[in-house]
Amino acid sequence: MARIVCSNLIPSITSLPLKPSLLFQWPNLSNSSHSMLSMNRRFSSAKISMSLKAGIVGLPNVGKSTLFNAVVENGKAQAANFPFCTIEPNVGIVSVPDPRLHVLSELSKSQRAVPASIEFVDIAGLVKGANQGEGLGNKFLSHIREVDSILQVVRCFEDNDIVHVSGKVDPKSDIDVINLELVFSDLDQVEKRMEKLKKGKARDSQSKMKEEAEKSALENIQQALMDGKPARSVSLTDFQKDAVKHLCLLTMKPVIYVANVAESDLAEPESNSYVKEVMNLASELQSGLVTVSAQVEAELTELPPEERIEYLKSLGVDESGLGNLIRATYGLLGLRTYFTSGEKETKAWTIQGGKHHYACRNDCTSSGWGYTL
Ligand SMILES: Nc1ncnc2c1ncn2[C@@H]1O[C@H](COP(=O)(O)OP(=O)(O)OP(=O)(O)O)[C@@H](O)[C@H]1O
Ligand SMILES: [Mg+2]
Repeated sequence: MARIVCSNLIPSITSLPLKPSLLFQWPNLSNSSHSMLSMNRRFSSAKISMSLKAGIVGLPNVGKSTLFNAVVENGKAQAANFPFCTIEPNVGIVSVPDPRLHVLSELSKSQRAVPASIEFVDIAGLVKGANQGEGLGNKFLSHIREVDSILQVVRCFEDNDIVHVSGKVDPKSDIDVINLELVFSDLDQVEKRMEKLKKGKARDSQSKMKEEAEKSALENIQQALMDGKPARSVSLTDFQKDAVKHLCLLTMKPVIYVANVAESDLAEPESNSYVKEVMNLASELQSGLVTVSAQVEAELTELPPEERIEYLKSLGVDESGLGNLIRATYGLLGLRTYFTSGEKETKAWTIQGGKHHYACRNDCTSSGWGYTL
């Protein structure tokens, strides 16, 4: 018998044991096509999204590829001490750590446990003027357009041997450069779209309504961008959001700032003034912050598991920062996890959707119980 469990991953990581009051009977899917049909209808509003992407973005040579290699399974991006080392994006799969998967797997005596996964994309470094073609230019802004959320890596470590493209470590200036490039690129796109909309091609009343919603949203977004603010700072109705969605605006994407620190700052990152600066900016910009040392994480992947704990202890920390980074990214993407659990396997499914969505795939065709954690 398989079980289907739904949960919201981020707020409660270990909420087992299960709450019997929330148990409900799951319909028998294996023998009834009618059951399957009604299940599909019931679940149609939930988008099963196995390929949501988080883009690793930042100035050149700040540690993006080093982080990518540490975080993805078998990451082999070239990481080296020179700007523009990365040109083509590197894409890799990341498993989301979740202790509940293993608890469920043990309860069901499953043969295997399959975690949820997300995709990370390591994107070429951006420099001032990228929107005008500087550095690697516009093509690389378009790679950011394709991701669903942004991890902005900010250099917070001093090291005279590692080149900084602006000549000195300055997180505020680095963040401003990246954010302004994204703003300029969006502004360009919004203005082009507004020109097109002036022609008013909509024929029927529904398309006209959508066009009007898009126009009014774009006017507000344009104003915010001209003030140097991101598009996500504009308050829009759901209808307006939907109307501008096709533009994939860069500054509409949610952001987490990743403060990349020296190994000596891992134990107490808040005592590092660079990290404090990023922390303040992140909260001003209503974005998340995660502190990691990409260099340490890369070194950890080279060590046998038993030596990793010793190494972390020697740096004054208990665990690698990657778990936090992955969970924060998962939360940023607005993802939820549903579990199916049986003797064959316990599996964490990823879905994106609003409240109270339930997901099902053709392969969870066993009758059983479902419960919410
Ligand atoms: N926390 C850190 N402490 C010290 N050195 C680091 C740290 N993180 C990364 N580095 C070093 O910085 C250099 C640049 O790293 P990496 O190639 O990952 O940067 P990048 O952002 O991907 O650059 P590019 O934009 O050119 O592709 C490497 O030599 C790497 O070892
Ligand atoms: Mg790189």
